Amino acid sequence: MIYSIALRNKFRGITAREGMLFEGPAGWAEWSPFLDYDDATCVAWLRAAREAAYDGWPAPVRDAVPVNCTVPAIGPEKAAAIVRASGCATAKVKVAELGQTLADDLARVEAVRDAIGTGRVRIDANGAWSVDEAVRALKELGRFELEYVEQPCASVEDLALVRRRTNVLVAADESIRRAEDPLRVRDLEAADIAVLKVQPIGGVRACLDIAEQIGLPVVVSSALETSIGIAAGVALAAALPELPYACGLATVSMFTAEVVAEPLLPVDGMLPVVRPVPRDDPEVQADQATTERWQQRYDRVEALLRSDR
Ligand SMILES: O=C(O)CCC(=O)c1ccccc1C(=O)O
Ligand SMILES: [Mg+2]
Repeated sequence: MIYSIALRNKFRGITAREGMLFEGPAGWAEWSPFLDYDDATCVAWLRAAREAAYDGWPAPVRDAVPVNCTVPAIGPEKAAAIVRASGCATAKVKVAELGQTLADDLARVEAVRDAIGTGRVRIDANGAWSVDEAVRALKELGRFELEYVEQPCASVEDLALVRRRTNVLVAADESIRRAEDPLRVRDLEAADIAVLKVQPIGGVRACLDIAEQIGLPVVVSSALETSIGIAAGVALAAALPELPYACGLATVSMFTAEVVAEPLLPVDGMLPVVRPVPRDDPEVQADQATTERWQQRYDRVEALLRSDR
């Protein structure tokens, strides 16, 4: 099944999400690489989906995982409302959005800090700052007691530089999931925390391998998936030997429609370890042209995956 669902707020330039859901002997799988990704990039995402459908996941060591609510680069009032509605004790705030200023970030993070009270606030710059901009922004934003900053700069070298010039802990996201060699983060001592995403890294087992080798605490995060894809992230979070931080897996509420009967939404800041199943709902089904486009994309990427092995 190919789905197409609008998002409640624009998120990193995206207003709707599309993807493929399919069932194998081990259960339902989601394959939803972003539309601007080339076929080669989509191979890891397909490995993750095939693991979900054909292999299943390693046994969980916990039956629920703590999650953060995710606050897009919106105004302070809406940001505070998202935090209050979520029931989560940790909030992740997007900062450094194109076209916005540090004053916008300060207002949003301040509103989130007020709304969450004694909870934790982390920020994600998606690599948008230079080293100097990051150091300056963290000096100002640091007054809101940040748990960590995710990907303040684009390159792993710059992450390492920022990490040496700020007291705020640094988490690596794109420097792991888009890197030729994710372990350079470890070798350059570029981060304190590793953000792992199941689809871009190529599956739950691939993430567990990186977690073991990278030697950093792990935050499992979503790639903006339906509950079917989020379940893979929950499976990873549930299988990790240690889980000291809340995970970025509470993103189903950003969608305007659901593909499953019981969506993976947090209750008291926790997601249960479950395997959801899609329900029949023509409302989320993509139109004929979109469906054909995804089927062709799947065939091309599947051929690449086979030639890779
Ligand atoms: O981590 C979260 O709270 C939500 C997931 C998220 O931010 C995200 C979702 C899709 C693509 C990129 C990112 C990101 O972490 O940068
Ligand atoms: Mg990120």
